[in-house]
Order: sequence, then C-alpha cells, then structure tokens
Amino acid sequence: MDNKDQIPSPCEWAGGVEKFEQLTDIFYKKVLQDPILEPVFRHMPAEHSKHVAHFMAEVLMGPKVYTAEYGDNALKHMVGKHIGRKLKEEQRKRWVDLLLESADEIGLANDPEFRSTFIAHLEWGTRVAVLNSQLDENPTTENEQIPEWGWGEVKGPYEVVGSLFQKKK
Ligand code: HEM
Repeated sequence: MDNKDQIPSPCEWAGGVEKFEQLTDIFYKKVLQDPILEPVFRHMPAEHSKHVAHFMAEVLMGPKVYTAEYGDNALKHMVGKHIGRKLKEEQRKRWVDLLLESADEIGLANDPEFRSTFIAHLEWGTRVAVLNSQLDENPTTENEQIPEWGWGEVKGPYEVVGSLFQKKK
C-alpha cells in the first residue's frame, strides 16, 4: 500500500464527526451568551449546531454526512444560509475566537500540524462567509462540491514522528 493511504484525514486525526459535534455544541452555547453574536444566531434552528459540525468534518476530509443530509446541492444550501446577512468583521473575529476557545475546552487535538490546518480553514471559511454575506444572490452553481481541506504546507503529524526536525527522505 502507498504510504499516503495510511495518512489520517484531519477529521479522523481530530476524533471524527462526533468530536466536531461536541465542538459546535459548546460553541453555540457560548454564541448565545455573546453580545456580538447572539443577535446573528438568535433564530437558528435547533439542528444548526450539528449541521455546522457535519459540514466542518466533511471539509476536513471526513465522511460526507452533510452531503448525505442535503444531497447534490449541499454547498449551495450552505452558502445560501450566509447570503444577504451583511456580516461584519467584528462578528467574524468573535466567531473564530469563540470556536478556538471551545476547541481548547473540549481538548480538541492541539498539535501544531492539526491546529495549523484547522485555523487556516477557519480563516478562509469565515472570510468567505463574510464576503458571501454581502451578496444578495447565491453565486454557487448547481452540484458544486464541498471543498476539501487537507494538511496543507505543514504536512501531517505523521511526518514528525521521532524528532520535530526530522529530515524528510
Ligand atoms: C468556517 C466558517 C463557517 C462555516 C464552516 C459555516 C458553516 C455553516 C453552515 C454549514 C451553515 C448551514 C447550516 C444548515 O445546514 O442548517 C451555516 C449557516 C449560518 N452561518 Fe455559518 N459558517 C461559517 C462562518 C460563519 C460566520 C463567521 C458567521 C457569522 C459571524 C456565520 C453565520 C451563519 C448564520 C447566521 C447561519 C444561518 C443560521 C440559521 O439557519 O439561522 N457563519 N454556516
């Protein structure tokens, strides 16, 4: 087997879909206590937290649970939820801060490699959400796939066994 087949996805490395459900569960409890974010999320449906967990896990190359829930237009549905909301940088920043606070509280994997790829996804995703929220129409086309976010430039923790500065062959 090619060695690459044994590399865990970031989702798997972090503990799978359940870990992301745990993360968003505590995160949205904080959101509803937060003066900057509460007005944005006050009408969210009860299942919102789970849906965001499923989306995040799928992006981080986990099982396609979000796609299974919404079908071929899953990405369009997700993007559509942000359209027209006119989100502000202050709200985006607080969203990221509270999510990272929640990650530490539930003991989400905190190795440099996982956190680096995770924060890169959050930076990208939240900035895209703010940009999309300024639009009045959904730019996503039919059947557009949910993006995949891998280990990126840091490679995975599988490369760091033994020594932090081990040379790659
Ligand atoms: C990586 C960043 C983000 C991800 C992965 C994400 C993911 C999602 C998903 C999957 C949904 C749809 C949930 C469903 O299917 O029912 C959603 C809806 C929503 N998101 Fe985001 N989001 C992100 C960033 C943000 C930010 C920064 C804000 C605001 C500060 C935000 C505000 C909302 C709101 C208000 C909804 C609609 C909630 C409702 O149905 O009432 N999102 N998001």
